[in-house]
Amino acid sequence: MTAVPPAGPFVVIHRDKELMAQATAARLITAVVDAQAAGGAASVVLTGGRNGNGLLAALAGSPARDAVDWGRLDVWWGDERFLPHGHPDRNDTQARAALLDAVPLDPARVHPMPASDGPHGDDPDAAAESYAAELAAAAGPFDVLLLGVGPDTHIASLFPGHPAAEVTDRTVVAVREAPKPPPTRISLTLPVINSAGEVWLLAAGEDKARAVATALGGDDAAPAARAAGARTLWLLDEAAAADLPAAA
Ligand SMILES: O=C(O)[C@H](O)[C@@H](O)[C@H](O)[C@H](O)COP(=O)(O)O
Repeated sequence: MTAVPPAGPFVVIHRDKELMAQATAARLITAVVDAQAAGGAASVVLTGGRNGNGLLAALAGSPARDAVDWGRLDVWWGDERFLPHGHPDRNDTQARAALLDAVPLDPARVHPMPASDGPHGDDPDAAAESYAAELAAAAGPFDVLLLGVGPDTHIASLFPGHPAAEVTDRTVVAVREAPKPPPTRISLTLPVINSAGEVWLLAAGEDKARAVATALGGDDAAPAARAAGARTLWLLDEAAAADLPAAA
C-alpha cells in the first residue's frame, strides 16, 4: 500500500476574527457531519484560549449546529490548566459555557482532562497518565484536532524550549512551570496531536503575526511548526497573517 503524503499546510485568511470564528464553525459542523456520515461517530479535540472559545460560541449560535448528531460526538481536550473542577480558568469550564452545555452531548463521550481536586489529587503526572489510559481505550484517531497558537508559537501546553514539547514516549504529559499561567498544565504530546486526521491551527490578531510567520516558515523550534495532521489547516485573520510573504 502506498502511504498517503500529508496534505498541507493550507492557509485560509479571513477578514477579521469574528468572520474567522463563524467560517470555522461552519467548517467544523461540516467536518463532523461528514465524519458521522462516513463512520457513525466523530471525534473532536478542543483547545483553550480566546480563538477556540470564540469558535465554540459561533458554533452555538449557528443555525446549522443541529446538523450534528451531538449524541455521537466524542469531545476531548488538547490541553488543560490543572485547576480544581469547575474553576473558571479551566478550558473545559469555558468550553461548556461557550457550547457544550447547550447541546445534547452524551456525557459518557465528553472527556475532560482531570482536575487538580479529582481522583488523582494534586498530582499532574498521575492525572496525565489517567488521561493517556482513557485515550488508549478509545477507538481510532481524532477526526478534527483544534489548536490555538500562542504569540510564542506554543500550541496546547507545549511551549518552545520546554521539555514537554520534546516528549515522544507518551500521549499525555504533565507540564510544570509553563510560561503562560497557570504554571501547571496537562497536554497532549506532539505524536498524538500529529496522529489526527485534521489539525486546525487558529490564530487571530496582530500579536500573533510573528508567531504565524515563524511557524509557517518552518522553524523547528516553534511547536506550532511541528503540528501536522493527515491534513493541516491554518485558519487566520488578516492581522495574524500580516507577516506572511504575499501570495504569488
Ligand atoms: O490552555 C491554553 O491556554 C491553550 O490551549 C493555549 O494553547 C491557547 O490555545 C493559546 O495560548 C492561544 O490562546 P488565544 O486563542 O487566547 O490567543
